[in-house]
Amino acid sequence: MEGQELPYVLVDCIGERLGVYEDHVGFLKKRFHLITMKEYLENKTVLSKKIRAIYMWYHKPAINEELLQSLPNLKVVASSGVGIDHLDLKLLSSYGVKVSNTPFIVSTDTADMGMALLLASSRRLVEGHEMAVSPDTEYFPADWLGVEVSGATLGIVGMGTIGYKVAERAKAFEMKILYHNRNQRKKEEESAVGAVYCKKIDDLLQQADFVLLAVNLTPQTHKLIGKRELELMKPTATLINISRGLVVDQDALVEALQNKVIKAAALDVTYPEPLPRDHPLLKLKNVIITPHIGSATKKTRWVMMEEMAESIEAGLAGLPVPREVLP
Ligand SMILES: O=C(O)[C@H](O)CO
Repeated sequence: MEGQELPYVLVDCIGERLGVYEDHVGFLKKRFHLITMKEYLENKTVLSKKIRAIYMWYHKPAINEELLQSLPNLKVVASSGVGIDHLDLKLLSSYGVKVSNTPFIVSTDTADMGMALLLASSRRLVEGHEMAVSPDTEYFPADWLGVEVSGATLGIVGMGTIGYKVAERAKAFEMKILYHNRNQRKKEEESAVGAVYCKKIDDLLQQADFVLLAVNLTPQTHKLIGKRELELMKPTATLINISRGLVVDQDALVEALQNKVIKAAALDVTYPEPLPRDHPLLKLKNVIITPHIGSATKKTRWVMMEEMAESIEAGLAGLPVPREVLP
């Protein structure tokens, strides 16, 4: 690369800062000439022809047709994470742009997050912490009953890589496992975690003490869990979402939680993200919300960054793009 100009890559910015982690910047700058969205907009005439890739960290910068039209030499979009619901793959392909993601590395951490939310909700971790640090609450042990995890039934909706990893973890917690998926898993995979297939989602919803969503967001899963589905759940059940906010009809969820149709919800994803400060979900005691941090550990995020850089370099060199997502 000595003496050669580094490829121009567009990244998002937050104010004057690059929209990526500080400790990723050095690695990326050795390989790419990073152009922030702000710099690009200020100097479009010169930069539009130079930019050859977009480093899309957590869905940003957003890509629309106007942006694609303005970047005639764009060849690759490297998107972080597994979900690609924020990308129009057909549109990108019609502009000759290849897309990659980082699906494998995020699954373990995201499954851990699912279990973390399940445990936090069932054992009232957030409420307990608030009480413990509050100077003027009196402690009555009898107030702090939670829901037992061991022996409870977990219903996993979406038994892909992440869903299956949740099942492996839940098995260690001695949970009974039901799952609903487009396709039934192989018998040996089912028996390894003791999971029972529910062809109909309704059967799972009616039996589970914890319903955990791990599906991709697609037109088929958009608002998959609405008023009807929430009403099928047990009044003692908890909904856990580690997939996408839009898999749940959020207004119906608010109503169900307010009216105790279900017991609680623990959500790593909402729509929008973050929720407006006056959103009714933020006022409910029986809800835990985290800011879409399923894969947010230092090691995983570093590997995601390396994989994205690798995909950009391969795509720009005309080589097969690792982890390419086809339209
Ligand atoms: O899909 C993922 O990996 C994360 O949820 C972020 O997009």
